[in-house]
Amino acid sequence: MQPAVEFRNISKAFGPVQANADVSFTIAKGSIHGVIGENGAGKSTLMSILYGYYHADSGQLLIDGQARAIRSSQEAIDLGIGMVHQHFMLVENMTVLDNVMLGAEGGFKLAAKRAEVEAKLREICSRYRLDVDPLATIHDLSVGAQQRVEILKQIYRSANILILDEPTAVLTAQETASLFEILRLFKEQGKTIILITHKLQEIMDITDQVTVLRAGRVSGAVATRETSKEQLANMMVGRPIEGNLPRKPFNPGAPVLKVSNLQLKDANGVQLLADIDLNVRAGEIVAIAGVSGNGQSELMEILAGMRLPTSGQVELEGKPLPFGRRTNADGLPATFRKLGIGHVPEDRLRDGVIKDFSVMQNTVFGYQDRVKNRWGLFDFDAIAKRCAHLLQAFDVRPNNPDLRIGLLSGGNQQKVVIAREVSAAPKLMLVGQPTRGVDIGTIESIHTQLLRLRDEGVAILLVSVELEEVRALADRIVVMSGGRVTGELNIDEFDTTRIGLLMGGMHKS
Ligand SMILES: Nc1ncnc2c1ncn2[C@@H]1O[C@H](COP(=O)(O)OP(=O)(O)OP(=O)(O)O)[C@@H](O)[C@H]1O
Repeated sequence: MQPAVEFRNISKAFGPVQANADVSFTIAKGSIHGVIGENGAGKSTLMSILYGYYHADSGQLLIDGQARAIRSSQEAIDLGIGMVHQHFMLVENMTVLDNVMLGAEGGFKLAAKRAEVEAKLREICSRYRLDVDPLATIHDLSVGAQQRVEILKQIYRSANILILDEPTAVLTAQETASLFEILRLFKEQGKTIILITHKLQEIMDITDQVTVLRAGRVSGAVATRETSKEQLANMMVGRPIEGNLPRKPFNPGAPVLKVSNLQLKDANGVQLLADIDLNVRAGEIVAIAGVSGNGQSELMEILAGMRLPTSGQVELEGKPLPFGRRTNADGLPATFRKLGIGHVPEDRLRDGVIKDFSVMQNTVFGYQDRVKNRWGLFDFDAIAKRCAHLLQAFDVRPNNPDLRIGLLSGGNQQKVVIAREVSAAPKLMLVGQPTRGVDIGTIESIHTQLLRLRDEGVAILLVSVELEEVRALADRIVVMSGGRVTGELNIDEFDTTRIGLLMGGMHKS
């Protein structure tokens, strides 16, 4: 085996947190190597060391057999290392071509040079079957296409080692399949891929070798063909993961949410939501299934008070929601929370947390009024006590209330958001993609929390693009396509083919 990357005894600490501890493993040239581990296990830190963002405190890094000190991303790029981040690094109002040139050339060049780069991009696109138009503007592209632009950028810069950090978290099933096609072609050309993912099926489908990290250390290394999802899960969390969670019989109560004839148009008059009718009863989980971008996000934003509908009625326990009436200085999201609507937003970084605030402050965000004493001042003792309880109960790691939340790993930020919203005892809980970027052990605990809420009589509206998640949680499934409800079925009628057809826009008969 010819090694592309060797980590030798790499350690890295952030204050008291040992993010990587004595990590040693080798990645073979021309292979697809999976790196898995729980949230906070140290995957991103290790990749950031490889990509020159962070320096290891100790240990050695070898690229193509040679010891290298990678001091910056530029040095990593010069060594042929490319990285596709979870959050794309693209300038939205520029074209694909300009984005590629901006990064690679340090500025724009003459028209002749542009034509040359464009031709080269077209050549790369056809070689790797990347469906991208170099002259398209980034903000007109789907998420999947934007990711292909990131990959194109890396290939253009002659990356031989490509790091992908949870690339499929934002992709549809079809987009994932086409990404994997590209990665296989990449491998066939002798290039090396490092894939970080929480989806064990993907590891089984596409990798050759897997390294498991646990609490910063290597806890397992196996050839993919010699392992199973169950064994990998066990290596990750140190215990077997149950397949199906137990659920109590379905016993719905009174209607809590009633949406009638809801319409939403954007500033240009484009219809984003049309004729939405929807009910959720107490003690019921209604899941909205659909390919992302079919109106689910807009619907949740309206129900959470973050966006005004164009027309239609929404009632909470028989009373119309006060759209457009700001009743206090907190703005609508806090107002709606006061009415008993909990919200776990789809994009936790944008809408769920304030990155520069502490973990403790973030456990209060949206519920400020509940933590004031009788003189109207913040009761800091109560806040600290409540936060300590939540971090413990939801297993947030590290358990440090004073840390800026932006420094927690993605999955641990999500646990804080869920802890805050679940503990607020809502009547209606809106949950968008609750387990995106979350490890399997944590998925199990988030699902358990949501089922417990349901059993306590909370009405839950879930949006998820993961059909497995829908199947695990829903009592009733509503399918959306093109801003409309295309069908509805009870969980005992669950049928992947039928849901797939409805997701593709086949209307109910
Ligand atoms: N800049 C930083 N300052 C302080 N702590 C950090 C910093 N970056 C990471 N950490 C901590 O280091 C640990 C490892 O984090 P890392 O992001 O590498 O985990 P991960 O395995 O990628 O997790 P996830 O799957 O949730 O993305 C975590 O406890 C995290 O909070």
